[in-house]
Amino acid sequence: MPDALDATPYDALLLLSFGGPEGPDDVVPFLENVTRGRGIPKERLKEVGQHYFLFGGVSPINDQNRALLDALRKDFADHGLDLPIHWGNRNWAPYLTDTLREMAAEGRRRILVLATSAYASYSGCRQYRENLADSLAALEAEGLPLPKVDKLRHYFNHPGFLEPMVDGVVEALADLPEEVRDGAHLAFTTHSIPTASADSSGPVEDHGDGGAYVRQHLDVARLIADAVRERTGVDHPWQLVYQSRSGAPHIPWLEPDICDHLEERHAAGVPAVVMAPIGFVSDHMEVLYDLDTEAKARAAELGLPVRRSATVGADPRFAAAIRDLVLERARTERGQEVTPCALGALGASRDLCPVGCCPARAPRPAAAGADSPYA
Ligand SMILES: CC1=C(CCC(=O)O)c2cc3nc(cc4[nH]c(cc5[nH]c(cc1n2)c(C)c5CCC(=O)O)c(CCC(=O)O)c4C)C(CCC(=O)O)=C3C
Ligand SMILES: [Fe+2]
Repeated sequence: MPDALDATPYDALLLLSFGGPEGPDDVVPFLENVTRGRGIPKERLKEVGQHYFLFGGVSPINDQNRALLDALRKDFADHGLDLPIHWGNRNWAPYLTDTLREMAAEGRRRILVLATSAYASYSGCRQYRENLADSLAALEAEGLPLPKVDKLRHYFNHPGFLEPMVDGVVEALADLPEEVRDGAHLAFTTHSIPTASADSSGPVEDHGDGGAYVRQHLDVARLIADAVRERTGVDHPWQLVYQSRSGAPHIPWLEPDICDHLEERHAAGVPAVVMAPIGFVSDHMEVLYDLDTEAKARAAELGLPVRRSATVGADPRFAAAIRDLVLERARTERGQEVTPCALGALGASRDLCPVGCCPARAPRPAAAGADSPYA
């Protein structure tokens, strides 16, 4: 295939992430950036600030992104894919607007965005697209030529995202004491979001049954559990549970919480639990604090052996999956045939979020979707 490594029409890839503080002085301004206009109770903010201070005010997410950039650049170079990769964040330096400004100044005209969020939801997809629109508006106000920005489809069911997590769960099980290993349950965890946001996640035809957010996670959980059974020969019961709830207590969010789940499993006589954070692409603060610190402390109080399985991070299989997705999208944009790679029952997500996908509470412009004002 002579054109196999042709990224035309794209001239750059943009790694778009959440961002996180890099020291104690960054924590409060970072939290202000994240929660501006989001109605998070003050108490919750103080509490979350403490999670960061416990780790020296440093979020693991930035080093994770640097490692992912290295892995992507190595993979692209090893495979002869000549596509520069830039990095910008929504909530901390390097800020998205600054990165896009640099890219525009360097003459990038067609930018493909890789978001470090694998699933549909307002927080995990549209909010990234809103921030892209905000940054494009800022460039427009500066009189700069606007690049065309597209976003890669959701990769939750790509084998390059799933396989490292299967390895992680198998390794976590192997690390449990032998006498409790075969009886261990799997707790797949993801970020809790308001149930109203979950219900309206994804394209309109995907609404119902918890919307795309829950269904995509359930598909990933089932795929991993099936693969783990094949690898270990043991059928480990599993459940999708939630973590990192914020927001006001009277607003319903997805449940059960991982800590309540551990208590409930323990009371039911389950001898051990592996917590698999499938909702996070790499080790974020939610993984280090909510699972490795808080949930593990709860399990220790209970006397319940638990392990936390690895996130995908900079696994070379994930980097290869991104190359595959970039080439797939480039072919589609050139009008060529593609066979999208996706495991599970849901099939490949769309390239373009349709109008009304993952609606916001208060509608705002969002780029890189069918309702983008920057087509
Ligand atoms: C679905 C989802 C993902 C996964 C998809 C994705 O990865 O994008 C995610 C990721 C992340 N969330 C992060 C941090 C925070 N999220 C907050 C608040 C919120 N998150 C929400 C949802 C999600 N969040 C929601 C519905 C809120 C309530 C406020 C609102 O409606 O907007 C708050 C405010 C304090 C609090 O309330 O907890 C913080 C500090 C970090 C950085 C971590 C690090 O530093 O390593 C990352 C990767
Ligand atoms: Fe969050």
